[in-house]
Amino acid sequence: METDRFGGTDGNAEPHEAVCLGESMVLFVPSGDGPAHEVDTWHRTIGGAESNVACHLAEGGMRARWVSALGADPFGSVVLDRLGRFGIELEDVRIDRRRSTGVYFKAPGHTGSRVWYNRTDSAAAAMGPELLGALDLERTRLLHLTGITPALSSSCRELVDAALDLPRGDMLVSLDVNWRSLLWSARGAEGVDDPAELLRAFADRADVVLVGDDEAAEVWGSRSVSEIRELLPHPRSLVIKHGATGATLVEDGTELFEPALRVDVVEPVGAGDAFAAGVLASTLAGNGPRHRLRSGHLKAAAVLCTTDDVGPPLPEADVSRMLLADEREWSSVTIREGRVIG
Ligand SMILES: Nc1ncnc2c1ncn2[C@@H]1O[C@H](COP(=O)(O)OP(=O)(O)O)[C@@H](O)[C@H]1O
Ligand SMILES: O=C(O)C(=O)C[C@H](O)[C@H](O)COP(=O)(O)O
Repeated sequence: METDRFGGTDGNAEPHEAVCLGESMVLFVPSGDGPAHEVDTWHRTIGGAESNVACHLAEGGMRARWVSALGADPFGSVVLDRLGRFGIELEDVRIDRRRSTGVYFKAPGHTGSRVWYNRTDSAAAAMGPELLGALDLERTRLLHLTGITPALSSSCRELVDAALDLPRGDMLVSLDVNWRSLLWSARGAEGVDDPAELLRAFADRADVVLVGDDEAAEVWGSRSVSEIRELLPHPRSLVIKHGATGATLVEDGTELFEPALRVDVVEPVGAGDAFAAGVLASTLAGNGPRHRLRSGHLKAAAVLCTTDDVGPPLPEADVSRMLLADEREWSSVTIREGRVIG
């Protein structure tokens, strides 16, 4: 197994503890076809970028903790129940009796989905730096944040700022840029003059940054790897996603591009979180750049086959085979209905 300067351990060591911090919501997906306003039956599941990452990490055998806030309402119970079934540690979730659990809806599309939120003034929007008080940093190897949290409220911006100031020790802080224009134009972001610069400055303080070249172009007007590197000079690792094409890992002044898998896409939302979880788990396990990117692509491919934000992973034997596959085999298979074909 390749090892790297993150000082990871081999697969037999104690699982690492990851802390994922951010809002999770109840998610409704139409059960039938047709425009969302005409659908009477909805499938209820949950979603939220950071808890999606926690689900994937826990499913892969890591100890994962989710830190957030929920309303004292049935939807809060749904979120707790679902995350609990993944084995995620939930002791640091605050139950807020004055506020509600956020809700989001998505109307699936193969190339893109429409999403709507009902989360203004949610329990999670009231989170602040006080949530960090309970964290046991000694046990934490990874703190995962996203650019969604600072869009929720001024107290959430303080929370992310404080999280990026925590003493790191051996802990890595990762940040997925996750630009959400809907949120940055909503009430929670009032008072922020330049969301793009705020997000850039937050990202630049993380150790590992994940960003799509499409979102970098939208937020910062920079799409190429070299432009993004210039914008974010400080993180140890930059993971730049090129959608269906592949992803580039920039680290130690070197770049590695790894193509994505060919996938029969059902619905794309959640693929970015799955990709992040694959990359981060592989990073903590001490693997080299190709393994990390492939782990991300494999996790993302499985989620692309479902309408849920988190779906079942690809069969373990297929994942092990594809991690070691040569370039020809890697580019010849298709991922369809959660299986590796070819
Ligand atoms: N059409 C696709 N075909 C194959 N893989 C894809 C496709 N779209 C996305 N992916 C995979 O999902 C990952 C995340 O994609 P991205 O578009 O950045 O997601 P998000 O916008 O949800 O953050 C990519 O790095 C890649 O591994
Ligand atoms: O938008 C939000 O605030 C959410 O957290 C809902 C979703 O669960 C994630 O957005 C999915 O993120 P991707 O994996 O990047 O598609």
